[in-house]
Amino acid sequence: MSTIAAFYGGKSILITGATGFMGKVLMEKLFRTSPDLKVIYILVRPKAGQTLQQRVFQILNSKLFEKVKEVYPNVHEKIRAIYADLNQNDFAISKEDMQELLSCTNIIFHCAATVRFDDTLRHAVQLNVTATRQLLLMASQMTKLEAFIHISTAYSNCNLKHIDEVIYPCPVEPKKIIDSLEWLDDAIIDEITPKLIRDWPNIYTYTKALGEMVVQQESRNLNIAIIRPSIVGATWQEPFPGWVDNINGPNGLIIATGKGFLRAIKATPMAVADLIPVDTVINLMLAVGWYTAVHRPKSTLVYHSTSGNLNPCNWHKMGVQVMATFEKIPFERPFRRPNANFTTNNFTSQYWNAVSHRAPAIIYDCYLRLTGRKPRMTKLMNRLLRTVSMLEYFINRSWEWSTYNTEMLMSELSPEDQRVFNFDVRQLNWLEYIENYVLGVKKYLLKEDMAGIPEAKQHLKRLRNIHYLFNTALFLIAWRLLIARSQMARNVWFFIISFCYKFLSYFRASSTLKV
Ligand SMILES: CCCCCCCCCCCCCCCCCCCC(=O)SCCNC(=O)CCNC(=O)[C@H](O)C(C)(C)COP(=O)(O)OP(=O)(O)OC[C@H]1O[C@@H](n2cnc3c(N)ncnc32)[C@H](O)[C@@H]1OP(=O)(O)O
Ligand SMILES: NC(=O)C1=CN([C@@H]2O[C@H](COP(=O)(O)OP(=O)(O)OC[C@H]3O[C@@H](n4cnc5c(N)ncnc54)[C@H](OP(=O)(O)O)[C@@H]3O)[C@@H](O)[C@H]2O)C=CC1
Repeated sequence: MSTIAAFYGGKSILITGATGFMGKVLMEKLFRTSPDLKVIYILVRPKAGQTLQQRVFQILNSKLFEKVKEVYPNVHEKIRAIYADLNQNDFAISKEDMQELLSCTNIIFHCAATVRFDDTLRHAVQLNVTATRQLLLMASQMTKLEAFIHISTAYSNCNLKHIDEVIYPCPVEPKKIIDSLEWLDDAIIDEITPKLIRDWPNIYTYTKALGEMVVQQESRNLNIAIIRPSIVGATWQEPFPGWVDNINGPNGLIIATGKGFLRAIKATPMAVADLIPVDTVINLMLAVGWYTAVHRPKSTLVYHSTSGNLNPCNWHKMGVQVMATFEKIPFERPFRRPNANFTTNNFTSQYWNAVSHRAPAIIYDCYLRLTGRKPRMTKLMNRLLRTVSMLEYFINRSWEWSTYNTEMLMSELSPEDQRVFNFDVRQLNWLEYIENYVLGVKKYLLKEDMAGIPEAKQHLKRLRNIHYLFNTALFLIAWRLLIARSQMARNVWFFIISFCYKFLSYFRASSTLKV
């Protein structure tokens, strides 16, 4: 019997961000391995016209929960969705709900955050810093709380090259920033943001660093741990390989590449691609929850959930395998044939953007206009290139994350727990993982049917022919223009023609002789 699975039996677990990518995988694993847990409280807000209950049902009716529901059809009875908005005072939780949370919660997993790189400082601080402080305050009043697990990111200190499992101080006190945002107006905040975030690449990573400092400062006598995952990708093994459900991180780029919109990128091929499967992160989170509650370490431990120093992969290897998968399992109706050009040079990158991205978009929009339709490709391309430019920081650098605490925890687990809650990334086969990842994007994000693969391959052949035809036409036009303008080009042209003529004459003469 798994000690960790048994630990969660009978427990009341509070999850923030349960409707997000990681939150869903966390709930699924908890129900599958510890079906006798008492209740999972989730803090949810209504969204896109859906009530809390509708949101919960949509999650439980997704493919991710199929395995759990086969065994426990009434799993919804163990989820208690609590109305909450983390942007509001006291999270706008009702008095009764708050009372229940304060008196019953045993474990907290704090996953909620804004993960947008371009959020406003005000909103990102509210969610990633102030809400964390508020949750810690709530936690300190919880009479049965055993552990508080805070999810940060491995990039919270990406202004450093070597990152240890410690909390680094930020140049400005979080409290000072929270206080000043209360009275500064938005225009001034926009002006001072670059000065505040200094060498952090975006507001997201900066506010996650502030969030960690708040955890350290407000920890009181709570049992707290921080988990720092790197780039969280599709599931590796559980509940099945390749599950993804949003367009964040690599997912959007895989779609854009497979659909032929993105054909070149500014990336350092040998830089470490520090991807980590979401199920690996969740297994670590559950193991940390158990360890923190049972062993009660004296200080707040930080755990890195990264792959780079244990089983490194680089962007070149990843790009090659992504392309190899597109050959085998193409996406339906791509705009152009998929291609992956990596360049580290600014000039070459600008060139590819003009020739390979913007020009085809403009040509396609002209075609749409001529056929009486609304042009849309240039707008889409601009948006895609903006997204790519925001991700470039992460694909042109390598970081070293130490993993002493994560490895220590691995050695503390029984063989059964190491199997059930496997977070040993050394066992990951990258080629297999990436293939399943791309397949997962096709099936679960794009909702494409595997039966459409022969048609998709036909479409790729047509695109290849169009590509050859287009290039030949372009070459002939360019050559014709050159001949009209340059004596030298004309001389070369006549030389080639006369050479071909002589060669043909010789060939004809020798074949006549043989007869
Ligand atoms: C050519 C060679 C390629 C080779 C391929 C090999 C693959 C290489 C992969 C490399 C990947 C590198 C990734 C590095 C990432 C580093 C991550 C650091 C770790 C973290 O902790 S971050 C957590 C992850 N966070 C993110 O990834 C957030 C990044 N995204 C953003 O900040 C914003 O989305 C962005 C980029 C600013 C774009 O904003 P915007 O243009 O405003 O677009 P929208 O966000 O509004 O969305 C457009 C469109 O999509 C819909 N959408 C948005 N989010 C989702 C979602 N989660 N699920 C489904 N759909 C979503 C949205 O509704 C919009 O649709 P419309 O219909 O309204 O247009
Ligand atoms: N994905 C990644 O690559 C990485 C993620 N992380 C960290 O992991 C954690 C989870 O990330 P991930 O699952 O990918 O993120 P998602 O964006 O998928 O999920 C964010 C969650 O936060 C909730 N949330 C946001 N704002 C509010 C609010 N005002 N009130 C209540 N809930 C709110 C969202 O709810 P709603 O559905 O209502 O919007 C959603 O459930 C985050 O802390 C992130 O920083 C760290 C490293 C990498």
